[in-house]
Amino acid sequence: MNTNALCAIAIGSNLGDSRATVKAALDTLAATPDIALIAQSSWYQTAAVGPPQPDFINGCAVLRIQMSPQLLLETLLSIEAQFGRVRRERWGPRSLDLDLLLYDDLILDTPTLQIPHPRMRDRAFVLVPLAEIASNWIDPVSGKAIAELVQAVDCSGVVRI
Ligand SMILES: Nc1ncnc2c1ncn2[C@@H]1O[C@H](COP(=O)(O)OP(=O)(O)OP(=O)(O)O)[C@@H](O)[C@H]1O
Ligand SMILES: Nc1nc2c(c(=O)[nH]1)N=C(CO)CN2
Repeated sequence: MNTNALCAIAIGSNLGDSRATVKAALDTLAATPDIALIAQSSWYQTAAVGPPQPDFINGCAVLRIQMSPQLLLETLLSIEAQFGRVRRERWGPRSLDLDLLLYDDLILDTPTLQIPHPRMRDRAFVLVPLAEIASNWIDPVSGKAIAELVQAVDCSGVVRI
């Protein structure tokens, strides 16, 4: 197991005080043992993808971590729970969503964890902030850099705040 990995995560919220929540969640992550914050994107207001619901606040971060992908996922889920995440409908509103996007150049496909995140290539709300901080990172599934992937999506609903 690589115990010194670079990973990228996505942060989102559209319930409650979303701006405060995403910032506090990132502070919490950065203060976690075995996690170092390497880069963070700007925050964006983004039109919701999926069922009609309020706009999201989204951003991305690059972390250097000394933990397995599974342990990182557990850490992300526990921070979501800390910030009041209650799982209801799929793709519905949420106080905090933390997704693991990339972990070095690892490809992983298990029932509970898929890396790269399988829907990240379609999501302007992920690719726009990610391109700010990781434009040269190659998605190991498509073989394309984030800078190239972001050019293929409609970014009109993604506004920097
Ligand atoms: N790369 C990943 N990052 C985060 N969760 C993942 C990942 N791959 C698989 N999962 C699984 O997805 C489960 C459900 O995630 P979640 O409820 O956040 O989905 P969602 O946000 O509604 O939809 P989406 O996955 O499209 O963002 C998690 O409990 C986790 O086991
Ligand atoms: N704009 C936007 N839309 C979404 C988001 C999100 O973070 N931002 N997350 C979803 C489920 O993960 C579904 N739809």
